[in-house]
Amino acid sequence: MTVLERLNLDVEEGAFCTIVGASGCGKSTFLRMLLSQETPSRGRIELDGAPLPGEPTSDRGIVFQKYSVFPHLTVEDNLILAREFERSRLFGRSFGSSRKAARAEIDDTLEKIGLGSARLKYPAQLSGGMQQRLAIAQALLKRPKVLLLDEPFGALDPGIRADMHDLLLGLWEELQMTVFMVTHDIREAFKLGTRILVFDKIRHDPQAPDAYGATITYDLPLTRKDAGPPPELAGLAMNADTSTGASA
Ligand SMILES: Nc1ncnc2c1ncn2[C@@H]1O[C@H](COP(=O)(O)OP(=O)(O)OP(=O)(O)O)[C@@H](O)[C@H]1O
Repeated sequence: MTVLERLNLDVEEGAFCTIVGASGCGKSTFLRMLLSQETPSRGRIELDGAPLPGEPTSDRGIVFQKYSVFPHLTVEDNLILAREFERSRLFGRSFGSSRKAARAEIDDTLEKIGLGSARLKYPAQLSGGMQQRLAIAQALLKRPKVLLLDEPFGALDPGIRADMHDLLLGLWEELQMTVFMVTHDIREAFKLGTRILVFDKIRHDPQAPDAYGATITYDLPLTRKDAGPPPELAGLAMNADTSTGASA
């Protein structure tokens, strides 16, 4: 089965790419390829001019719509564990190596993410927005150059979403990450992105529905923050909204 085909793009460091497209057209697969959880059957992906490592590494962090944190650990302990796990993966054994350094880094991350007052709470005591903050904090502890977000705010109320947008844009500016974010919300895509990638399947063979994959049909720079889609993409906005309904 071909999920994606003929992708050819060059993303500048520090870009905020938003990704939209119909349900099932391969957006999550694209993120998984950027994370090295999936390997393209043809072609190559490079990061800073070198082939992408064959497995997920700390230069890339990911946040999903629903993130499974350890329910029996507090916010703080979830972060300590995530950090220790990351360090031990990178440097071999380092558990307990520098409690002080760990504490300072976690304090800093909790502060950045606005979870300082919830550090001793358990995930079940957190709102959806706070749980996603925790998920983002865990991804940030890797100090990723590339942050991958798969519908991270899809389950949140609109008011909370707006707060999360401010938080994310602040982190993106401060940490100078390159971001790829899948969303079903076209307004969110235009508000947050510096570039929008639209995935669509344009080649169809009725005899062999799986023969062709989706590709990037629009790849547009975005300059007007908070502006809606331009008139030529009004139809696209409708399609994207439709797909939201279909997948809900
Ligand atoms: N592990 C898997 N094994 C087999 N097929 C898969 C697997 N994961 C995804 N697919 C298929 O690959 C295609 C693309 O899936 P993907 O999840 O990337 O789409 P998507 O655009 O992210 O969808 P959505 O917007 O609904 O999340 C789908 O047809 C899906 O059925």
